Amino acid sequence: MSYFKSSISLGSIQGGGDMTVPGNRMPGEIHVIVGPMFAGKTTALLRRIRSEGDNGRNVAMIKSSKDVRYAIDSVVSHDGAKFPCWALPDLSSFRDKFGGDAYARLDVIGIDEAQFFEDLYDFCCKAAEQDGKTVIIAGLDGDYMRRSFGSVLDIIPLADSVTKLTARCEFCGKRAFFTLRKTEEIQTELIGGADVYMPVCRQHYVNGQLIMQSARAVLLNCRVKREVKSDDSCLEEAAVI
Ligand SMILES: Nc1ncnc2c1ncn2[C@@H]1O[C@H](COP(=O)(O)OP(=O)(O)O)[C@@H](O)[C@H]1O
Ligand SMILES: Cc1cn([C@H]2C[C@H](O)[C@@H](COP(=O)(O)O)O2)c(=O)[nH]c1=O
Repeated sequence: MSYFKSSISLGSIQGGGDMTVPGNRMPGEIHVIVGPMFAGKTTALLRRIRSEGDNGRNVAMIKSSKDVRYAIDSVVSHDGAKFPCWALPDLSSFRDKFGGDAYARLDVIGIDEAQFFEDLYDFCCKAAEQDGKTVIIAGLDGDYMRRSFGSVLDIIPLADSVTKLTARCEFCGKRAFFTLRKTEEIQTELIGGADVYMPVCRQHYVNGQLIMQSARAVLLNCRVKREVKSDDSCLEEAAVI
């Protein structure tokens, strides 16, 4: 049998050593808020960020620059509640844009639409564990097909707390866990609100998906037929010339 010889003394792990993060800050925290669209994720994030600010902590809010539905430089809930934010294509650019000194003084970072940030995991690790920040993240856990969306689920193992919110099913009023897409588009990322999506319970997700998938198949078939037809007419035209 072999033993792994560690050079780290147990004292430093059990509390005898300096347990602060580099730069002598206490380690931060990571809190995650997930759920379908219209569940109140942004509302909950705004409430938590405002309350941190009211308690005298320095706060900053970030959202994805992909989603500028209601405003360019504010996080806005579906009810219209607002908070100024940095709209960024990625999280790694935040520190430079915010400024090194201002970043050092920052206590709490809110991130909305977290599903759109590819570098979510690395940013949260560094912000909480090296820089001592409290990071509060709101995002979709699943897309309209109920597939894991972006890196939101990857940060669950890093989190201090995870809150899964629910909306109300638009068909029956029961708790809604899922987001149904009402249009024919099939790409994962499609910015939109109530014009494109609705919150639904399990039963109405299953029924709704069946209907939407048949509708998408019919539309695709029509499009293919139309394209073949226009190709034919092009060929006919070419033959005439
Ligand atoms: N089907 C719906 N269409 C439009 N607005 C809705 C719908 N269901 C709920 N809402 C409103 O949206 C609010 C939640 O907004 P928000 O916090 O932005 O949610 P999320 O960030 O989870 O999408 C609810 O309090 C409610 O007033
Ligand atoms: C389900 C689903 C959603 N999106 C987009 C639509 C919205 O722009 C955001 C979610 O906003 P909310 O604050 O949670 O209401 O994400 C998408 O691109 N793809 C999807 O499958």
